[in-house]
Amino acid sequence: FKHTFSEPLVPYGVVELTLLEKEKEADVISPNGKASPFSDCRPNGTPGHCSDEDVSGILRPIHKPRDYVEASVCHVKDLENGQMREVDLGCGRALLLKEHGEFSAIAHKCPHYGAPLVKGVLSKGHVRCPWHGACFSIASGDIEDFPGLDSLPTFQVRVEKDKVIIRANKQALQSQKRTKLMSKCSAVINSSTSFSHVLIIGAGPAGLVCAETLRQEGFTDRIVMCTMEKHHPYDRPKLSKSLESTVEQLRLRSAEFFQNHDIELLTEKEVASVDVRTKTITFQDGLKMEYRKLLIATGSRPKPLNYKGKDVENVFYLRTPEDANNIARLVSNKNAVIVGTSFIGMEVAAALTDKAHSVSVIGVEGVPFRKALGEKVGKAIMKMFEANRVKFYMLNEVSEMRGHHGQLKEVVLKSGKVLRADVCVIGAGSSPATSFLKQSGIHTDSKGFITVSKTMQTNVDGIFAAGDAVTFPLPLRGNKKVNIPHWQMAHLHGRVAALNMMGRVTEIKTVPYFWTAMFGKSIRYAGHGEGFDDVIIQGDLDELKFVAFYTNEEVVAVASMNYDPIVSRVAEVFGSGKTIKKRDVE
Ligand SMILES: Cc1cc2nc3c(=O)[nH]c(=O)nc-3n(C[C@H](O)[C@H](O)[C@H](O)COP(=O)(O)OP(=O)(O)OC[C@H]3O[C@@H](n4cnc5c(N)ncnc54)[C@H](O)[C@@H]3O)c2cc1C
Ligand code: FES
Repeated sequence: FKHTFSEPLVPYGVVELTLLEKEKEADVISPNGKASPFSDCRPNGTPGHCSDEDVSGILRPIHKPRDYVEASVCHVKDLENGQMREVDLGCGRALLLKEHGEFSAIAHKCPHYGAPLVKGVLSKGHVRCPWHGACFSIASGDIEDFPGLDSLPTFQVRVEKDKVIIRANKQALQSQKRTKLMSKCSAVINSSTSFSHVLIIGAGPAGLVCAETLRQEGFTDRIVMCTMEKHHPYDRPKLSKSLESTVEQLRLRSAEFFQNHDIELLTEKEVASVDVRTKTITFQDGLKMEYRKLLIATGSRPKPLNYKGKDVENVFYLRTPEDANNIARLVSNKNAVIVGTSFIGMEVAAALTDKAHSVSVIGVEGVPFRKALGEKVGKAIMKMFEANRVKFYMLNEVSEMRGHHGQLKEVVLKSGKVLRADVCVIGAGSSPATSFLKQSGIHTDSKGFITVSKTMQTNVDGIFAAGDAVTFPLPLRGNKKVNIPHWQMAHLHGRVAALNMMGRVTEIKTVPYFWTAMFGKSIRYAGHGEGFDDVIIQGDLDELKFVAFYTNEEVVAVASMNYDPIVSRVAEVFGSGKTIKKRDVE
C-alpha cells in the first residue's frame, strides 16, 4: 500500500476494514508467522549487519572487489587487550579493537553526533561513546544502548605474518553508519482503513524507536504513528542549544525513510481519548482509529507559570522548532529574561548571550541545578554564566509580565525588582502529557505519569507506554519507580516496548545517561542521583574540569565536565552490576 505522509488517513469516520476480522482479533503480534525477511537473524531476532540497501524485498547490492579497500594497519603487538586505535585505510578511517586476543574493526565515529569512539570505553564486547553513552556491539556494530538511531558498519580483520589487515567496504567507511535491515508492511490494507496493528501516540524518540524496532525485528503488519505537531520526528535537545536550527536540520529521519519502511505518520493529529474496551482512540477532530497494540509516548508539556499579564506577547515556553526560531529571531540585540534554572532554561540563556543585548535569569533556588548537581557544581556553573555576562536574580519569582502595545517590555519580580525585557523564555519544569487518559482506565500516578512494568506494559493488556510520560522500575536503584525524562531513556523505552509487543519478553536494563551543553562545554551525567546526600568532587571546579560523584552509602550517579570518558567509564561499572563504594572514590 502507498500513503502520502502529510495526508491524514481519511476518512476515519467511514470505517472500511479490509483486514479480516479474525486477524484483527488475534492478540499476539509476531512477524506474522511468515518467513523472516532476514536470513541471518540472531537469537534475539536482531538482524545481522548489512547496509540499508539490503532491506527486504530489495535486491542486495552486489559488491565488486573495487568497492573494497584493504590495508595493513599495524603489527599484532601494537595493541594490548582492551585497547582501541583509530587506523587509516587510505580512503577512510576505522576503529581497530582488541579483546581476548581477538581483533575487530568498526566505524570510528558515533552515529549520534559523531564522537570519536576511540575516546570512549571498550568493555565486555561493546564500545560506549564518550559523549552521551550510546553503546555498540563490537561483533555486529549494532546499537545496544542509546541515544541515536543507527548502528555501525563492521569491517573484516585478519592477521597475516603478524600484520593486522582490515578489509572494508569503501562506502561504509565513508558513511560511518549503518541503518539496520527493516521489513516492510505486507498486510492488505488501503489508506482508508482505520485500524492499525500497532498504533503509536507520539513521534518523539520513544515512538520512533518503537516503530523502527518493530520493522528491524521483522514485524510486517501495519504501524501508524501520530503526533499533534506538524513535523516529522526531530532532535528536540538541539532546540535549546541551537535555536536557529531549521526543521530540516533537526529532522531525525527523512520522509522517504518513513515511506520506504511503511511507517505511517499522521501529523497534526491530537489524540483526545482512549477507549480500552473497544481498543479505539479518538482524535480531537472526532475521527477514530482502532488498534491491536497501543504505545503511548506523549512525552511532557512545559509547566505553565502563574503570573499577571498572560496576554503579553513574546513570552515563550520552548517546545518546538517554531518556538526556538521565534526566540532567536526576536532576541537580536534585545533584552532577554529566562525564568527558571532548569537545564532547558540555562541552555537557552547560554545560547542567547551572543545574540541578545542582555540576558537575565530568574530562579527560585539560591543556585542553579542545586537539586540535580549539588551546591558546589551549581555555583561553578553559575560563575561560568556570570563570566559570560548573564545576570542572576535568584531566590526570586515572577509576578507580572508588562507589555507595551501588547509586546513584552518588563518582567516584574515578586521582590519588586523590574527587569527590562523584550523576550522571555520560561523553563520552569514540565509535567506528563497524559491528561487525555483521564477516565480511560490506564493507570497514572498522582502526578499524571503512566505507571509501567519493566516491560513497559501498562495495567491494561496490549497497551504500552514509554518515554517522559512514564514512571518505570529502575533495576539500578532496586526497581524503584522513577521518571527519567532523558533523550537516551526514551529511545530505550521505545525499543523495549516494541520487543514486548512482539512477544519477546524483554526487561529494561540500562544506566540512565544525560547531557547538557552550555558555552561549548558539556556536562555528562550517568546513574540516578535522586536523594544523594554527599558529593565528592575531583578535579578543579574553578577550571570547569571536574568529576562529581553523588553518593549515599555508595555512588549513585556521576557528572563531569571536561573529564571524558569518566562518565561512560562509571556507566560501564554501574551497567555490570557492580557498586562503587564511597570510600573507593575517596
Ligand atoms: C528544549 C529541550 C531540550 C532538551 N535537551 C535534552 C538534553 O540535552 N539531553 C537529554 O537527555 N534530554 C533533553 N531533553 C529531553 C528530551 O527531549 C526528552 O526526554 C525526550 O524528547 C522524550 O521523548 P518522548 O518520546 O518521551 O517524548 P517527546 O519527545 O516529548 O515527544 C512526544 C510526542 O508526543 C506527541 N503528543 C503529545 N500529546 C499528544 C496527543 N494527545 N496526541 C498526539 N500526539 C501527542 C508530541 O507531539 C510528540 O510528537 C530536552 C527537552 C527539551 C524540550
Ligand atoms: S555522540 Fe555518541 S552518544 Fe552522542
